[in-house]
Amino acid sequence: MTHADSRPHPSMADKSASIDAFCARARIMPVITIAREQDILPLADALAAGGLTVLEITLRSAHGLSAIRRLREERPNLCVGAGTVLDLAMLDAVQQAGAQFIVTPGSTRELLEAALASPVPLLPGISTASDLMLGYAMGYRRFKLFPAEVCGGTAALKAFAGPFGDVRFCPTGGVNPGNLQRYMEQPNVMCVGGTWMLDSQWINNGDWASVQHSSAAALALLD
Ligand SMILES: O=C(O)C(=O)C[C@H](O)[C@H](O)COP(=O)(O)O
Repeated sequence: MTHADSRPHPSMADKSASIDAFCARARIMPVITIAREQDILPLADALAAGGLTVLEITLRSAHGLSAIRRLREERPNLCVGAGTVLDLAMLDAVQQAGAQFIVTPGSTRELLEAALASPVPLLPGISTASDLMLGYAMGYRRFKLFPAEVCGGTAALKAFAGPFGDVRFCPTGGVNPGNLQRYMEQPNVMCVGGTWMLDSQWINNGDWASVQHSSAAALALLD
């Protein structure tokens, strides 16, 4: 699966619909950086047992690509996306690995254009109206707001709702159980991303029960 893929490419409307579907399923998207290969399956299983079944696996560690590949092969019921995709080589690599969606922390014309020609939906990161307008002009209507708390949080989301009424966001960066509900109450928020359920001590200790509990507790705040 590369951007030279010969299958018909979905339209931007189809890609937005597919992003809407995985965000609605997720509500909370764990942003996962795998430090040890042995953690991949038990960590994904703990998140899933806590109700989080849409995972963003970052390329911040050497295990990112193999984690995407492995989860696609061995956990077909999960929805597995790639994060921290910074350039075209990474975009290509995560598609080859089977990523079902792609998230970038920011927006470059090169990445936005390449993803237009790809069957895999891209959720580009933005932090300003100008970033957003770069993608908007190419047809993008779904964005990651990053780093959400730093670039204005819910006040920024309310402000963006005026000029960009048809845009929806996945705020990520500084989201936690204390502000989660406030974010999810915004009409232009589809889901949030975060790392608070991935405490490194729990993971290093193999304390999967705490990962599961933290995931389930966060989802319970939204019911
Ligand atoms: O590396 C990327 O591409 C990212 O997406 C960064 C993550 O979104 C943040 O690291 C989430 O950060 P916190 O939830 O504040 O811990």
